[in-house]
Amino acid sequence: MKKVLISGANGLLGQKLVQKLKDNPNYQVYASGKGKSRLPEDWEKGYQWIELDVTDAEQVMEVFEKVRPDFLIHTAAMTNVDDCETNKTACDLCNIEAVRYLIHACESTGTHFIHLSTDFIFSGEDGPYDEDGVPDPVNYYGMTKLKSEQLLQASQIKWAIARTVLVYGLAADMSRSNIILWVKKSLEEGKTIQVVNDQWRTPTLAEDLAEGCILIMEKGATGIFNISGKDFLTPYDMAMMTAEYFGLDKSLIKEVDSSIFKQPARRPLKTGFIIEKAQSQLGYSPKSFMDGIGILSKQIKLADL
Ligand SMILES: NC(=O)C1=CN([C@@H]2O[C@H](COP(=O)(O)OP(=O)(O)OC[C@H]3O[C@@H](n4cnc5c(N)ncnc54)[C@H](OP(=O)(O)O)[C@@H]3O)[C@@H](O)[C@H]2O)C=CC1
Ligand SMILES: Cc1cn([C@H]2C[C@H](O)[C@@H](COP(=O)(O)OP(=O)(O)O[C@H]3O[C@@H](C)C(=O)[C@@H](O)[C@H]3O)O2)c(=O)[nH]c1=O
Repeated sequence: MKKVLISGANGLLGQKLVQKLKDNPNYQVYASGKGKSRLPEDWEKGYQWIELDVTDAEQVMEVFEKVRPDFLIHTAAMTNVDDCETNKTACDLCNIEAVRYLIHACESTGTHFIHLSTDFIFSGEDGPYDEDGVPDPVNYYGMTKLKSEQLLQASQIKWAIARTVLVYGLAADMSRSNIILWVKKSLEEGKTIQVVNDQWRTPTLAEDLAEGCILIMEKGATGIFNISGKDFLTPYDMAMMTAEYFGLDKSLIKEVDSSIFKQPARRPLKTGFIIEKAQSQLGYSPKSFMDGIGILSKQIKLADL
């Protein structure tokens, strides 16, 4: 049995990883997060919970010495892009320094580090991007994720980077929402929403992303992999498709361009990923966006939301 340590296991991706791995006889799962577990109680037999604040260098080392994981899947991060812009010190600590501590720990335990990164390392001027695109972030969050990638690339440990895009899904007690949940809730409440038509993304179902990370782990793969959805869409397209699927009022969706938003952090316009490398080397096979909405819809019904 291989030991896998998951950081940020209360987050959307973290929860999907625990869900997929908890009954896999090949892996012993150590789910970690800041504070207590918010994972569903009936999963408890399939993993061990460990409190781990990745910004605490000492705690990182203690946990690695205790667990001695074969793999780390590092999902924890400061993921609110506007908060990163306005609180750069906290963002540096969580998105860069923590990666430094984890690399150091992986060096001492021989752990394969699987890191999560983002389309926001790119300028958005020339997407969609393959793994060889030249990074040039337009906001602080993207800059910190790029620096974290560079730390890994300069290290001597075994590493892989899974880059992803606009993740959507449903998990317990979520700390951030996502486009489908936001559109569905707003339209159900009869609220008008302004949705941009000049950003392009390849939105990613959280289960697909988890599967991509697991494929990297199973194959012991190293290097950079684009792990995103396959449909190249604007948020306006995504909102309209969501309304269509759930039979909601599309007239509440107002098509706008990004210039009307006054957000602290600039967003790159055209990102999105070419995923051929992951498809051919890992056997990665993501769902279409429409199928992703269908999967989410079933989960929403089951959760009685
Ligand atoms: N969501 C997206 O659209 C995208 C995400 N990514 C990347 O994918 C990864 C996973 O994202 P996702 O699951 O969606 O994000 P979430 O925000 O859902 O999860 C991130 C988790 O990290 C935890 N965390 C934050 N700080 C610490 C800390 N100091 N120690 C331990 N845990 C901490 C959070 O804890 P708490 O729940 O308590 O706040 C949260 O559970 C991230 O690295 C992100 O940068 C990349 C592209 C797109
Ligand atoms: C809130 C809002 C968003 N949008 C659009 C813009 C944007 O592309 C999309 C999602 O907006 P958000 O502000 O929630 O998400 P945002 O912070 O842009 O999402 C990012 O998160 C980080 C963690 C990543 O790594 C990226 O891949 C990326 O997807 O929805 C609107 O059109 N209108 C709105 O009122």
